[in-house]
Order: sequence, then C-alpha cells, then structure tokens
Amino acid sequence: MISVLVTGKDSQLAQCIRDLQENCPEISFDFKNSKELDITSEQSVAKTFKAKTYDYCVNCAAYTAVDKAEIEPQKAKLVNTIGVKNLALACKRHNVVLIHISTDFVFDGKKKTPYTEEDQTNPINVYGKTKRDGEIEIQKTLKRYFIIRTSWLYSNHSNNFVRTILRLSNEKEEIDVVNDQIGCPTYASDLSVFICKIITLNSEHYGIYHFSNEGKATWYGFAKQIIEYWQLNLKLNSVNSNEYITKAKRPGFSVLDTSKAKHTFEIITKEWKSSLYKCFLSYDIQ
Ligand SMILES: NC(=O)C1=CN([C@@H]2O[C@H](COP(=O)(O)OP(=O)(O)OC[C@H]3O[C@@H](n4cnc5c(N)ncnc54)[C@H](OP(=O)(O)O)[C@@H]3O)[C@@H](O)[C@H]2O)C=CC1
Ligand SMILES: Cc1cn([C@H]2C[C@H](O)[C@@H](COP(=O)(O)OP(=O)(O)O[C@H]3O[C@@H](C)C(=O)[C@@H](O)[C@H]3O)O2)c(=O)[nH]c1=O
Repeated sequence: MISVLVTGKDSQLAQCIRDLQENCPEISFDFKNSKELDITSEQSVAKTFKAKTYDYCVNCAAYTAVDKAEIEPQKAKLVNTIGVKNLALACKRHNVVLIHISTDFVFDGKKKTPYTEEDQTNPINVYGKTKRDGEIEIQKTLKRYFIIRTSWLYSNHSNNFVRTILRLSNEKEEIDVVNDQIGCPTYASDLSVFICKIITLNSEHYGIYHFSNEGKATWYGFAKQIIEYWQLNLKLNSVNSNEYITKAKRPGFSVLDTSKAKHTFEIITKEWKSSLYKCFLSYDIQ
C-alpha cells in the first residue's frame, strides 16, 4: 500500500481526489482539513508527520482568493509560502515525496506562446508571488518533489468559475466577462487522475510539470461554453480588463505547455470543452 497524506481536504482538488479513491486501490489516502492540519503551524505539521508514516504528501492547501490577497498579502504568504516551507521541511525530515500544486499565475502573461517549465516566472499579483515563493521554498529544501502548475481549475466542488456562472445565472439577467485574458480551463478531476498516476508509477522523474486541459479560451469564451452546456438563461457581454476592474491584475496570456508531462508520464490531455462537458454530466443540480 502507498500511504498518501492529502492536505486541504475541503479544497475542490482534494474532493476530486476523494471521488477517485476507489479507482486507486493501491493507495491509502489520509485527508486532513485545515483544522486537523494547519500547514502554517510548524507544530501541527510536525504532529501529523510523526503520527503516521507517509510515502507522499499531496498539498492541496492554499490561499486562493486572488483579489483578497491584494489586501491581506501576509495571510496569503503565510499559507502559500511559509506553509509550503513547513511541509517541505517535514517531507525532508520524514523522507516523504511532496506533490505540490502551483499556478499559471506565476507568469506575467507577456508571452504569446504556451509557457514551458523553463520560462522565467514573474508574477504580477500577490497570489502569484506567494505561490512562486512557495515553489522556491520547495526547490531549496527538497530533491524528491513534484511541482504541478495548473490553470483555471473547476469542478462540481467548492468555489470556481463554473459555479460562479451558475450562481450568477440565478441572480442576474446579464453579466460582463473579460475577453482579453487567455488561459486554459482545467477540470480538477483530470488533474486528480494525473496526480494518482504519478503516485502509482512511483515515478522518480522529480521536478516541475505543467498540467492543464488542451486548447485555450478567454474567460468570456469559457462562460459562453458553460451557458451553452447548462442551457442557462444569462446574457453575456464581452468586455476588456480595463472595463472590468478587479483588485488583482491577471496575466493576459497564461496557457501552459504540457509537453513535458505528456512525454514523461505518457498521458493524453483532454480538450477543455470535452472535459467541461464531462463536468456538466457529473453535475447534481441539473
Ligand atoms: N482554483 C484554481 O483555479 C487553481 C488552483 N490552483 C492551485 O491548486 C491547489 C488547489 O486549489 P483549489 O482546489 O481550487 O483550492 P480551494 O480554494 O478549493 O481550497 C483551498 C483549501 O486550502 C485550505 N487551507 C487554507 N489555509 C490552510 C491552512 N493554513 N492549512 C491547511 N489548509 C488550508 C482551505 O481550507 P479551509 O476552507 O478550511 O480554510 C481550503 O480547503 C492550490 O494550491 C491552488 O493554488 C492552481 C491553478 C488554478
Ligand atoms: C465572475 C466574473 C469574473 N470575471 C473576470 C475576473 C477575472 O479577470 C476572471 C476570472 O475571475 P475569477 O475571479 O473567477 O477567477 P480567478 O480567481 O482569477 O481564477 C484564478 O484562480 C487562481 C486560484 C488560479 O490559480 C488561476 O489559475 C485562476 O483560476 O474573470 C468577469 O469578467 N466577469 C465575471 O462575472
């Protein structure tokens, strides 16, 4: 049995891993929520790693409120940088492989072609900076780690853009959505399959990997597709970022090049629209 600690039990990603559990009989998962394991507390982390022996730690715990991070940067840093450092140190002490999830928002979005793992990071908002600093803490501390950068995660769990659009369709007749930020929506369930594959392979190809669904979209295009699949009665207005003011700046282009993950782990990434359709089919509120 492979023993795996998963932090951030209530995150959408951890919930997707939980959904997958019965398809991975060789893995014994131990999910901890933020009360059971607070990654910002050295004591809490030490206690968890002493209580049981783990082969892997999958870190799904994060501060993910992109706009709020601009007004409480210390809180974002505490979770995304200091908390990650605590986990990396504990993994080192207990010889555990760390699988950490990072983001397309570590990039500034000035590139015109998909970002590779070798591209320079240059975050333009607090969330992105704290996530990039978390990556650095891992690289300083550990040799046996996987940092998986992904983008625009959604699922039928927790907070995400799909759920926001569904909620707004109940509250409003029309909404403005930005058409000048390009990325790739990624079904968290597909990412959880990839994480389990790395674990079951017992891969030693440590390092940074980009994982997303295939293709690209604007948030406007993403919203349009959600409206089409769910047949929502919501009018969309396409606007520029300077017409839709938010506290945090977001990269104009943050599509990830997933070639390295595809070649190393022999995976096929799914086209984003087909994964969105799968998410639609799995939805319980239709
Ligand atoms: N959402 C997205 O679009 C993307 C996310 N990512 C990354 O993927 C990962 C998973 O994201 P996602 O599933 O959306 O996350 P969510 O926002 O759904 O959940 C984050 C979880 O982290 C937990 N958490 C916060 N602080 C702590 C703490 N101090 N100790 C332990 N747990 C804590 C929260 O618990 P509680 O609710 O109890 O506070 C919450 O359950 C994150 O690393 C994120 O940065 C990357 C790209 C895109
Ligand atoms: C809800 C809404 C958002 N937007 C814009 C704001 C923003 O530029 C973009 C996305 O909005 P959201 O705030 O929902 O998504 P945001 O929190 O920015 O999403 C990001 O989350 C973090 C955690 C990541 O790591 C990223 O990969 C990315 O998924 O869409 C509209 O234009 N209209 C709307 O009605």
